Amino acid sequence: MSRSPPLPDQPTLELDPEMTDRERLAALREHFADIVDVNATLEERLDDARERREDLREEVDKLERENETLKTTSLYVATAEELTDDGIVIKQHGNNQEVLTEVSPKLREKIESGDRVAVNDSFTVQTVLEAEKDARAQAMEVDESPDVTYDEIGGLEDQMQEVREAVEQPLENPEQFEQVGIEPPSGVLLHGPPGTGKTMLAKAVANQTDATFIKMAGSELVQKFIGEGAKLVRDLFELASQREPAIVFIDEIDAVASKRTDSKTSGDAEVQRTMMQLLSEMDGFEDRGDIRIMAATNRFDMLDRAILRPGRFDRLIEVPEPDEEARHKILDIHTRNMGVADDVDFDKLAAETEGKSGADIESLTTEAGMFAIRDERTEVRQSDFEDALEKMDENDEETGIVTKGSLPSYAY
Ligand SMILES: Nc1ncnc2c1ncn2[C@@H]1O[C@H](COP(=O)(O)OP(=O)(O)OP(=O)(O)O)[C@@H](O)[C@H]1O
Repeated sequence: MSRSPPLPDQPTLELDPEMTDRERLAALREHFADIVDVNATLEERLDDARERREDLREEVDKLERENETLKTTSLYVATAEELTDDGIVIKQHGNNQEVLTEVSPKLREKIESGDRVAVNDSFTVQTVLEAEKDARAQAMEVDESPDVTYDEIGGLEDQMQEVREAVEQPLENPEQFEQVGIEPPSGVLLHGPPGTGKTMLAKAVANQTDATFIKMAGSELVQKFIGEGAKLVRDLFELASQREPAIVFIDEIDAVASKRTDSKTSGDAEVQRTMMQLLSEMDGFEDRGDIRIMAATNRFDMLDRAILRPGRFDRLIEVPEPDEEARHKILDIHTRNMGVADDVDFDKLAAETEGKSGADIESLTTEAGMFAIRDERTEVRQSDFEDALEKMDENDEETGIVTKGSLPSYAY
């Protein structure tokens, strides 16, 4: 907005007692003329201000109308691909059509290529979608420094050892592999029943190596971000290369990499595209530097063997349900910060929790704590654990969820 010139000073009248009448009259006339001048200038300014107010009012009306239209019409989502002197090239989601379109100069300043934008019927860019609304942000969990450490994982000593060799060593001592002349494993696949600590293992290795942990859930790629799976996989690896060292963790990888079915529905084609993208990212992975790839599944039997070829997920680590000794350790870990009464018999509890996963045992300890709170106690007793166990088993029966360990091993 242009700044208006300063207002003229108020004219002053200085009369000297020595002045003759004629001189006074002349001075008064001059003063009067000054006042008339100032008045004229002020009136002119007032007219300008009125005019400006009118313009602004019109602008406000226009913006309000635009705002209303924006609120009432549907907008389409597109990605800004390229900013050119002639406008912005956008690619519509859904049909992938590319359009050169216009955008107001104000909005243009805020757009970077790759941003998601909302366009109207005539493709004019209306708004830039905030990062939070971006599928990328929603689909990936990015944790700069996950707080899980190896000593919080009960049992799984062999698995931890394998993960450390396959993921931690290549990140911490890459020269060791060079000297021996071998390539570290490309990808590590953790497979086993739900809630047994697969995600924990991946987080712990990220913590140990000070790597960024970037997680994406396969099921979400195909259920929540329909049509965007392949792009999100590309984004996942791009983000990892910006955040090196990084651990990419693809949970429920079976959702995007299960054996081909005969059905030709578009959903399957989409899943296939997502998987092909994942394979091509992994194949071109060698030059990617400090990024390690991990994945997890509890449907190992369903996996398309293509993802297990050398250079892809070529290190398989089974994460089984905990045995009695491991359950004991998991109980110890999850009661570390609890007030536990002397009568609590962890050996007995470890035996009684046969078939329960680490996640089940964590819920059990929380539930036992709830029983103590209900009883207005700060110490958890053996009876609280027994009650919690009983409640868990009743719930399992009601919901029909069979305790994981009793499922056939191939399906986990
Ligand atoms: N071995 C374990 N030691 C200690 N806690 C465990 C263990 N396994 C599971 N837990 C507890 O269960 C929670 C869930 O575990 P996690 O997410 O690592 O399982 P997961 O194998 O990745 O499961 P899913 O296959 O369902 O994704 C953890 O946050 C932890 O509290």
